[in-house]
Amino acid sequence: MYYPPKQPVMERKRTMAYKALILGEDAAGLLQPLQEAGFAVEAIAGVPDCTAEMARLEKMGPVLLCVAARQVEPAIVSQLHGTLDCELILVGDHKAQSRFAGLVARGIGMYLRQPPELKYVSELLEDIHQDAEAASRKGKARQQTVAMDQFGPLYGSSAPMQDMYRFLRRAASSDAVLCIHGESGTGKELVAQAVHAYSAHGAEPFEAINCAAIPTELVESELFGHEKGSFSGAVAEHLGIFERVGQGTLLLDEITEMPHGIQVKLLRVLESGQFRRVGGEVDHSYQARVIAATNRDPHEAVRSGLLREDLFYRLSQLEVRVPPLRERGQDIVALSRLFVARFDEANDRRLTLKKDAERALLNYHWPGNVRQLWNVIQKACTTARRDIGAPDLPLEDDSAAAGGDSQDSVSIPAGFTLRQAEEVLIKSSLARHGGDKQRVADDLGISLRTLYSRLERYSDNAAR
Ligand SMILES: Nc1ncnc2c1ncn2[C@@H]1O[C@H](COP(=O)(O)OP(=O)(O)OP(=O)(O)O)[C@@H](O)[C@H]1O
Repeated sequence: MYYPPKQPVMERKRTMAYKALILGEDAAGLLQPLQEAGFAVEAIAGVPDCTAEMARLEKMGPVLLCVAARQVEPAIVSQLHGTLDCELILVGDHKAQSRFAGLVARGIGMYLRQPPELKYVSELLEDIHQDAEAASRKGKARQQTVAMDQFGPLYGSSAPMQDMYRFLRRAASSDAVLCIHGESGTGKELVAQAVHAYSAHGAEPFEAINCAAIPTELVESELFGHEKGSFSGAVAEHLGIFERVGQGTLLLDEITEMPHGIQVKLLRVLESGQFRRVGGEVDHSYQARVIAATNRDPHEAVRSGLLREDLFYRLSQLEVRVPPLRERGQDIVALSRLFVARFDEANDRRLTLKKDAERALLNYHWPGNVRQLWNVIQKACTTARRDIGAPDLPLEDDSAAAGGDSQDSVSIPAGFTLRQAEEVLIKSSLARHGGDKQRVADDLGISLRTLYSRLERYSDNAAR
């Protein structure tokens, strides 16, 4: 008996129906959930004569096989499973279960006790349906569905982003030193990459150095290199980033965290166009374009004595503030869709954001900016089974990040791994301290270096 699929109850639109085969009366209870999940169902009441039916069944192509365990022999199920391209669900009581326990223990099919819990069955069928759709799409390229302005690696169409693109285009054509500032995770490194890409240095290397992540005693050598034997541990000659990058672009990230002694040396290098390796006696000219970045307000950093005023003036011949995500309006939604599309492409899924999710994303204040948005979307994509709704989004309580009473508490959802919990902890601490990494490191009892290596891992994951 053939039953066409009923109108699916899910919001997801079906483009084609997948087939399901019910064998035996005890499994007839699955008919309705199967139809509602979009399967075209064929039900065979009696035990099929496999040898006679097999050729026809094989022609059905991929099929979900639902078997009444009490009415069908394990040998027949085994033969059907071995021959058909199928997913297997067995339904029955505990007596029948013992006959199939060995088969199921080997990972063949799934056993649902009778009567199966319909809510669970519907969800399971939906998952199976989605997997089948994904399998049928395999190899077909996912359409890029996100329409957004793009400048180099930067995406966004909001007015503040478009203003920034215009400025960056001009900055790219000049060789003046550019100082980029903005909150953590706003995309400062991408801004530097964009300027590099549009500049005359674009065909040369781009290298970034994080001044806060290098032990003080090594900063100078990392920047300018060292001669063999210039200090204990200098067992070989080492090229610094100024030399390695050649005619490319050099990003000095977290410039305000650079030790003062090195700030003096850097100023001299920028003014003279020449540097000297540690332990060296020869001056080398450099041709790289220099860009500096910080997630502090550089004017404030000068006032508080973190950044030398003379160096700041040299570094900020051009200055750009990267807008925080909360100032970018609809870009939040468009970026979210872009990130969902990237996740889909990497994982061969097809998720969409529901309207309530988009509203929640728009209303959130994004203390961790685009990096946080990526993490939120990535987690939601990983855990959502169908489309992503507001409850799927791991957004921290508004009051927590906005400075309410609950600021001191962080909620870690059940099921999070230790790594994910660590990430939540670090990010909430960053939000609490307005991106001040030293305070975060102090707060969490870890070194700045460890903090940076964690943040780097999160941003690597984001870029993947
Ligand atoms: N406009 C954008 N379009 C697409 N992706 C973006 C955009 N801005 C940032 N990202 C992504 O967000 C993440 C953080 O960006 P990035 O590392 O450039 O931020 P940052 O401001 O330099 O962070 P930090 O202050 O911690 O150094 C990266 O994965 C980056 O690819």
